[in-house]
Amino acid sequence: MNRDSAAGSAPAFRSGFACFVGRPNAGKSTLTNALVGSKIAITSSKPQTTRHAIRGIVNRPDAQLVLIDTPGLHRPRTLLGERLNDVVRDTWSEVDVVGICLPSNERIGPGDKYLMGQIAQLPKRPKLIAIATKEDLVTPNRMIEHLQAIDAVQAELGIEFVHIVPVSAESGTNLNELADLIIAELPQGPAYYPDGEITDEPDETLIAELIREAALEGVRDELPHSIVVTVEEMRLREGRPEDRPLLDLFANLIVERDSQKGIIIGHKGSRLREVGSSAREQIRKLFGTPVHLDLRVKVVKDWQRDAKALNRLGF
Ligand SMILES: Nc1nc2c(ncn2[C@@H]2O[C@H](COP(=O)(O)OP(=O)(O)OP(=O)(O)O)[C@@H](O)[C@H]2O)c(=O)[nH]1
Repeated sequence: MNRDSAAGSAPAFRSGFACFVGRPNAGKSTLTNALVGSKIAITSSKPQTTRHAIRGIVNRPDAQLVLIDTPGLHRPRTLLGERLNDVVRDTWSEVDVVGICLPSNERIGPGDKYLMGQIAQLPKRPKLIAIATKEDLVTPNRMIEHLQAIDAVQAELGIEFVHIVPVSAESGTNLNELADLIIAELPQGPAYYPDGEITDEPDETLIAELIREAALEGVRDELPHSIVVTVEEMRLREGRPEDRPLLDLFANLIVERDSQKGIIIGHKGSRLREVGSSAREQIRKLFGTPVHLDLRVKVVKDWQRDAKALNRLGF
């Protein structure tokens, strides 16, 4: 449409930032991925998988929505825990919209209320949208009950939702509608990132997250929180034909104790091989290039409690 001849009627371009918050496992990362349409943030059935503020970008002809994926806020037990909570609060104060994820298959509990209470105390409060996640897991009756409980929580905690939306990242229910509602709350302004870009995370971070995700498959207890991955080097193999490139990757999988190293490596290295081949496949999908992955397991004693180690590992 010609903006000059139709003064006032052309839709203004909107752009801005949103993040999803919620207790661990509420479905934040899966929702971010589903909205962006590509695997950016890693997901897993283990709580507290996400450690970085990863951005995914939703591009529309009339809008750009930048999604920030934050770790789940929880009561800190380690120095890492405290730093993660700082990341979360910093993010809240920077975004235009916060989507509060409340899984439909679980009742609103003290953890959810703690989190919403924290949001209620922010000096500059973003627009809030309540998202009833995992809609596919519940009956319509249970959903109604859940939506009523969400509605009631507003008065109880002194917060106000501009919308309450049931969504399933799994089946796709209401995903576009949710994006529309978030975008409608964004200020007018030009795009922050070039069209076509879906994340501004460095490749190394995405790769490290994919390897960590592969390593998390099937591990239990405290081990998930003890794993961190660093990508030491990444380069295209020289001397390959142009139509058959190969990406050489050198990465470290870091754990906190020798006993954990044994678990990760497995009997005669069998687990580590599985982790490597599953990570290679995911990285190949993301970059479209076959990968040679050199993965070493290292022990950095109690890195979650060690300020120097945390700094070195980029937290
Ligand atoms: N059935 C169903 N499962 C879902 C849906 N969304 C997420 N899940 C599952 O719920 C689990 C947690 O999802 P995540 O997206 O990792 O949750 P998160 O809130 O980012 O978790 P943290 O990173 O620990 O804070 C995973 O096993 C997902 O597959 C959904 O819409 N439907």
